Amino acid sequence: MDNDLFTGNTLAAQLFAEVIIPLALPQNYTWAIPAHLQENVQPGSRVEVQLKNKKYAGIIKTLHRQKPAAFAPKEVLNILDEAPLLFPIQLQFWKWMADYYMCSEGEVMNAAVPANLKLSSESILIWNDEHGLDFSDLNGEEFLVAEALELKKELRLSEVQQILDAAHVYPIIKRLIDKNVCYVWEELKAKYKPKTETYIILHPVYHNEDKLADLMNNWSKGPKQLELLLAYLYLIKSEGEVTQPVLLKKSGASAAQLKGLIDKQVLIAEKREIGRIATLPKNVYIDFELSQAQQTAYDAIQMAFMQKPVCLLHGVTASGKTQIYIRLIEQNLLEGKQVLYMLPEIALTTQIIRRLQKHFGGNIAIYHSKFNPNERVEIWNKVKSGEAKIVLGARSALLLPFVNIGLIIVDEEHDPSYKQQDPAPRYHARDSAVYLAALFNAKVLLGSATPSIESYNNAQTAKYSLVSLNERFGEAELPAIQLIDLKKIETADRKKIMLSPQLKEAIQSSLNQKKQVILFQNRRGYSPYMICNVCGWIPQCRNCDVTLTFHKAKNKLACHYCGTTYPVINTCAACGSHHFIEKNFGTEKIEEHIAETFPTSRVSRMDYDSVKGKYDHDNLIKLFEQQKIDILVGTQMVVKGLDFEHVNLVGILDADGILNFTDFRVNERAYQLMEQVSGRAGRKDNTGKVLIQVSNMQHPVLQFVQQHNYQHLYEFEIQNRRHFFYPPYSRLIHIIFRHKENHIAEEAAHLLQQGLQPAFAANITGPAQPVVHRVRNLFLWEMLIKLPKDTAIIQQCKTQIQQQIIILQSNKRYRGVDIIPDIDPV
Ligand SMILES: Nc1ncnc2c1ncn2[C@@H]1O[C@H](COP(=O)(O)OP(=O)(O)OP(=O)(O)O)[C@@H](O)[C@H]1O
Ligand SMILES: [Zn+2]
Repeated sequence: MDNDLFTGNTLAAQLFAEVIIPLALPQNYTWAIPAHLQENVQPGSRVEVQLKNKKYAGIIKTLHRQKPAAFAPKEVLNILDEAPLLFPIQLQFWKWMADYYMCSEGEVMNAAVPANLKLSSESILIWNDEHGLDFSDLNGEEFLVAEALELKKELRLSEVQQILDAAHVYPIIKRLIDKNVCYVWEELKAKYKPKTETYIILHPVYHNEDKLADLMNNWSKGPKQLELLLAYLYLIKSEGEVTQPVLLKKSGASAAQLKGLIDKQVLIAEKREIGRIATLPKNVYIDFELSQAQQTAYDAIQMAFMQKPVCLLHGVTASGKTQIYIRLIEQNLLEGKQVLYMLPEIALTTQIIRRLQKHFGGNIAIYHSKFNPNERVEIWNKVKSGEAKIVLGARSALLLPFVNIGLIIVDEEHDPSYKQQDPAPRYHARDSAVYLAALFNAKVLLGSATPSIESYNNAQTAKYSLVSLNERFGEAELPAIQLIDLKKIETADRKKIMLSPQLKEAIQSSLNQKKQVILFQNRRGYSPYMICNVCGWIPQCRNCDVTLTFHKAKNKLACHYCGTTYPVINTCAACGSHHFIEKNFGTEKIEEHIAETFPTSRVSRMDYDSVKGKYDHDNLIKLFEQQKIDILVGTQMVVKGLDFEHVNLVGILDADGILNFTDFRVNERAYQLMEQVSGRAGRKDNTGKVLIQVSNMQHPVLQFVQQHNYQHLYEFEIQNRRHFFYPPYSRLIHIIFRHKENHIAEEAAHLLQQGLQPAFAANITGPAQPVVHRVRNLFLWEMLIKLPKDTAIIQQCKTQIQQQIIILQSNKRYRGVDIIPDIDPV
């Protein structure tokens, strides 16, 4: 027999793939590619593989011909993509991110790839109502699944497997998703409800003018319906599209009359999602000139980019940094390059979107977590094909499959929201942007009025270039800042002062001038806690070691850590007294008090509780822009880069609350918050004013804010950092241990600490319990490692941590402990 030759052939042709699966696995695994699938296979393509009885769509990282020595790899079941889903650069980026932030490439994949492109046995397919019942483009097997989906509305992948009883289920599912029959359910997005609107369209038959004339000449229905049809034809001609409410309003017809025309198949009603990325023309339209100072800064940035890839633009609030970005984007477009414009929180950036769309129209794609799975795949593909030239997004946009980035803009680079907290990868998008740009040989522009100490230090030590823009655009100057000493104000009870006479007067004066006011308080809710006036008992969360916040509108006590709510307590659990006092105040209470104090003014609130829906935030911003709100009370949300023309007064109600944190970044953060919120005042003229209510008048940060002097803040702060060996002088690794039993978490923490001895004994603080040491019924322990900025030492420490975690998890007692390393915590 020719057995030898045969075996020889297969051996020579054997091909293996290292595959990334969206799980937190300690390593990637290898599968064999069977001969019949080898033709079209490439790194970056998805393959269907089986691991421990479950199936996944994984991504091929590498292809090779070295047969693993220790085991015989299983075969890949199917290849899902003819063209790769992403490029080698992205795979390189994933690898770096996994190594640097101590997680698996699978976890990076999970963060990067839209749900629709990730399939596993657990995936749930959701019937897409928009598809409708026309199945003519489906083949037999696709039809079977589509039919079942339409009937049951959702199917688990394992159920699809049963329906088809075939070995190639994943390719079929992929095609069904491509054809918009279904999408993949995502737990976090479960609440997402697209806002839909009913559009009216003419039945295609009547696109033929003769047919339409025929219909009207031989009208057999009521005259009202003819009027309705004529109104429709007029509207569609003048407006381009017609929604049902607009049609009914403009024609004066009834819903029943419209239904009559729909039943008779003259018109068709079609539900469409609104707020989808509008298809704007792809042009570039610049209708402004840079000021002298802006032009100088722009030229300096260009020069800087010739020397170094990263440049920090330190421009005071309202200096017009955005206009400079727009010119840089324009230049990159002309060179045919893609631009990534990052913002700390996309929900907060409708203004920027509008400003950019005005100049770049349909060249812009927007990407963030509030889009539904279909939209996210759409953008993924447009970025990959290069059709999307400018991507505006929050941190996850960094993980899109760019082809040729020329520039990454990190706006408000100091913002801590750039760091992902949970789940892994716990990456800092600003720092990761610098790495990604290097892979593309691209430039990075970091912009801020209040740079992070780290970035400013990088500029001072010539790692980055620095360009400063010290004046506001146009006539405006930075607002005058006045401190109000709360200690000098008498109060009847022990309560904290919410509104000083000075601030009250200033608000009244702004209202009289028809100007607007922003009041900032860093706490949401009504009052942060209620305290028994007799014994001092404070109600606490059952699941967390946290005091509860009173929310008056909902009449509930709420835990801000786990979200649990409780009925309001009227009796003290410790002494039985009924006498509670509210300590402190949150935005809700301020809003109420302000509305009472200024009864004729229009007061609104912007915080996490008031802008839960997808469009709430946009609406609030528009109302404020249009001066339909006089006074806006808000948390951090009002701080971020918003541009309002008519605000001339900003009040910071409780500066002590900002200055009294126990964190090594407290001075930096306090300066950033106060300077940024102050920056919302007087952006278009010289009337801006800021009042800061505070007891601790001597705090040095207040003087820096008052002088708008970032330089002094930096010099003051950098000394502290050097003295206490904090970043930028060191690198931090923070490790959290989490378990339902306190002593198990504690033991695990101590064991890991001992494991890192003796090499790192001097670098470790802790283990200790954090201030809030129980959240959602899990006990927390933590440990902080401060390392010198030496790549080899840092790498050695990470490797040891990794080894210790593996050792701990091989011990049954500690297997259940979550051990979470966080690199460069913020
Ligand atoms: N060259 C220009 N021509 C016309 N308008 C400009 C120009 N530069 C800035 N502006 C206007 O000045 C205002 C402030 O600019 P912008 O919002 O870009 O400031 P910024 O530096 O980003 O401020 P912040 O750091 O507070 O976000 C905006 O309304 C902007 O449209
Ligand atoms: Zn809780």
